[in-house]
Amino acid sequence: MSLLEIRDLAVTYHGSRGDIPAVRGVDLSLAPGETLGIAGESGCGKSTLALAMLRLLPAGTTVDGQVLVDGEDVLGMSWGKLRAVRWAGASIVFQGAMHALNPVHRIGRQVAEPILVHERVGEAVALRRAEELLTQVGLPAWRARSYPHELSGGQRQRVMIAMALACSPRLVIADEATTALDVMIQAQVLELLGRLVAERDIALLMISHDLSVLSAHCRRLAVMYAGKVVELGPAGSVFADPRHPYAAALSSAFPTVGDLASRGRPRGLGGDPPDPTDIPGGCPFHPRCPVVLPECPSTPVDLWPAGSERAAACVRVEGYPGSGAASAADRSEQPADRPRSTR
Ligand SMILES: Nc1ncnc2c1ncn2[C@@H]1O[C@H](COP(=O)(O)OP(=O)(O)OP(=O)(O)O)[C@@H](O)[C@H]1O
Repeated sequence: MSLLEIRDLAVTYHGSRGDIPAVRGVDLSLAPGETLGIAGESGCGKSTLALAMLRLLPAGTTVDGQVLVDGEDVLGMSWGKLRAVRWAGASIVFQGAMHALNPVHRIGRQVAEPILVHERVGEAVALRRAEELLTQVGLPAWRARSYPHELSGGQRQRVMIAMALACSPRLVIADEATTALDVMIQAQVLELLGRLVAERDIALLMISHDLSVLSAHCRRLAVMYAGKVVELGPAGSVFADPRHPYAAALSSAFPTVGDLASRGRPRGLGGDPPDPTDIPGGCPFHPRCPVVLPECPSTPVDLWPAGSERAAACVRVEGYPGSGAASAADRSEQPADRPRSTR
């Protein structure tokens, strides 16, 4: 059985601009110990998806679908049960640890807090466990007596990871967990997170706008656009040989050193993601798509099998239903500046 099963999840905020459909029917699953990356530009719904999974969205937000953790629907469960799931089942690491940590409490107490709340142990035991966790994330045990302002950004993010692991969850959600850190520290913290989840057989759902970071740390990748998953597959294949033109654009925006040597500077993607209150019909990516076909504005797109363990929501995927208007020649045509296949 999957550890996490998201079925047809849809989230609509109700703001001053009207209804904002931030997530529009997402299906994803994660096996125990598996790593899945979620990529996409700012505003495509990644954080909303993460918040919905643990019911952390603002009151009044409409959420439809199911989020099954170990077969139980988080969206329908009692608050008591939800509290247990939030730390022991699945925990979340956000970016911006300075704001998440309480400035007036010592680090040790904050890491011990979820242990005290969720497990029947005394304060001394919880504090000892907190010190152990700090050493596991590469901080000396004496840091338990420090306050958040005495730590660097990278150290604080390590504390957040220690907190997320405190109650031995089976799933960790890392939402842009290292984006605010400089590149060297980011690499260290990501490596640490990857090692800890692998050692403990924890499933990891990592959210980032950076496809190259995700492909280095995750086995599978989901690329989101305008509230939907538009490509899903093994990370290496999605990064190196994307099937959806949007995934291809993201991939070329985050080249590897080898890519730079062979292809020169990365090319950006023109235009902006659509306003969620006014999402284009057919494929929502069509106004920005470099390989758009005449049928794209009118053909609804959903994920369609696109190779081993792969799926993409594009009419160019072989056998895509309702895409008969495109000739075989159209389909094989690639723009000169796009080196990667979007078949
Ligand atoms: N509390 C909220 N109320 C109204 N609209 C919101 C709220 N939170 C997010 N949105 C809108 O929902 C859409 C998706 O936002 P979300 O933060 O999930 O995207 P994201 O991909 O995580 O982007 P980022 O990386 O910038 O956080 C955006 O259009 C955003 O403006």
